[in-house]
Amino acid sequence: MDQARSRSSPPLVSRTTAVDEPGFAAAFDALSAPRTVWSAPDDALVIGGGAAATLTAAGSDRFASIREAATELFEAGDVHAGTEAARPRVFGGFAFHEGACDGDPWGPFPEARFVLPRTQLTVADNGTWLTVNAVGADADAAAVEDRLAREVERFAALGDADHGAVDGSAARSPRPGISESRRTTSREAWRESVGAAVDRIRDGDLRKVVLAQALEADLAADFPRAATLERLAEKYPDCHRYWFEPAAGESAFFGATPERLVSLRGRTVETDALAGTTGRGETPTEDEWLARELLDDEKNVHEHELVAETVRHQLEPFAASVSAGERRVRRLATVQHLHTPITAELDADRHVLDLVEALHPTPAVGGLPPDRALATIRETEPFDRGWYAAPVGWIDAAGNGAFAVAIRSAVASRRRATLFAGVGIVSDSDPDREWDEVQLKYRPILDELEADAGVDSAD
Ligand SMILES: C=C(O[C@H]1C=CC=C(C(=O)O)[C@@H]1O)C(=O)O
Repeated sequence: MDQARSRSSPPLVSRTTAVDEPGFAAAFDALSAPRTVWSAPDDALVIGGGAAATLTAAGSDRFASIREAATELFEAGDVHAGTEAARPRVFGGFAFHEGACDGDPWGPFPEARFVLPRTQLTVADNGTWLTVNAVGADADAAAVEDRLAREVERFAALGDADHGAVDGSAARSPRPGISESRRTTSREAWRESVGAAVDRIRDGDLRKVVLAQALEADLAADFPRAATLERLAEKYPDCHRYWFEPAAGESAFFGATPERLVSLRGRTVETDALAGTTGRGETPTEDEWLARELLDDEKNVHEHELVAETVRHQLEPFAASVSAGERRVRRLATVQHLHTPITAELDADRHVLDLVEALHPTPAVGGLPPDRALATIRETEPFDRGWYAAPVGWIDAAGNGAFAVAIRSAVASRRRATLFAGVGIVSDSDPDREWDEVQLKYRPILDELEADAGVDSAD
């Protein structure tokens, strides 16, 4: 088992200053690899470039190892941040399970990897901030301040957001188009796997399992990284959007997920149960009809309640109180989901990774009982999940953080993308309907790859 390690060692120096907001694409392109993008509906947009420190880990203790490495990294900091969101945070993610990164396209991805960006742009409610971080031998306050001054000049030369692409006003790279695509799972194999899972559920051996597929697409043109992220931001403003580049090579893991795993600020925990799916209607009336049908559908409500119940139950050992809101429908651009917001107050100070480890994988992406569901996933799926459906997010010096479940995601390199999508299987799941639901869940990413997905109205 690997131990987490920081490639450089503390102390950490961090300097931040307010800047004008540059266009998203210009800022993204101006930053060097490995790049990080993190954006949550209730949080700042962060675009990071380079790595002042990299924490990696593998194996079953990867959560604890990253927690220790982050604590060590943040132990001694000389930090001047203009705003909370620009304080040093490490951004990254975990593999779904041990060994999940063994095969393609996960080669460059460790089982856990977090980066403290060397240069970071933070677009917060109270302004836009440029931060320069340094750790170890580079961590000299005067040198960091000099570098910040140079970065401020470099970013000022990029132009501001009003003349950039962040508001969709600049010319953008078109969608690349797909020249060829391959499924990991044939319809026949899918029917068999779902049928076998349903049999096991009816026999009482399992209660629920989430089975996924992957779709590999060869791109007809270079993958337009910044333009894809901008379009996802416009179409999925209420989702967590993320982009992680491993240190070497040109691949990135990215997506726009509606599912928060957990956020912790102080002792306040927020999480979501999200499971149970239907499509979007052609008209507002049809949308409403589908939403009502979803709320009343026994199979979907059961699938959802297993998640809500488990999340509440998993939080209880940590919490002084746990409360769940009303079950409702969450409407996204391509699908509608059953959603229950859940909040808790902790009984003691905790690190966000304690909660991440306790909650992952929720039955929205794993199943019940967890061990049997995980074994079924490993035996059934003919591909490696890697970081798909696993926790991605950030951690700060206080042990606060926010993590999302990395669904509606893909790994993309210059000319290839591998997409992932899964569905919850319960006792009355129908393989063909579940197949259709997988195709629907590919849409957020597929729409950005297919050349004929519609004219980019922003151009
Ligand atoms: C596993 C995925 O979705 C989960 C989240 C929301 C709804 C789900 C469902 O209805 O099956 C899944 O549990 C995915 O999008 O790959």
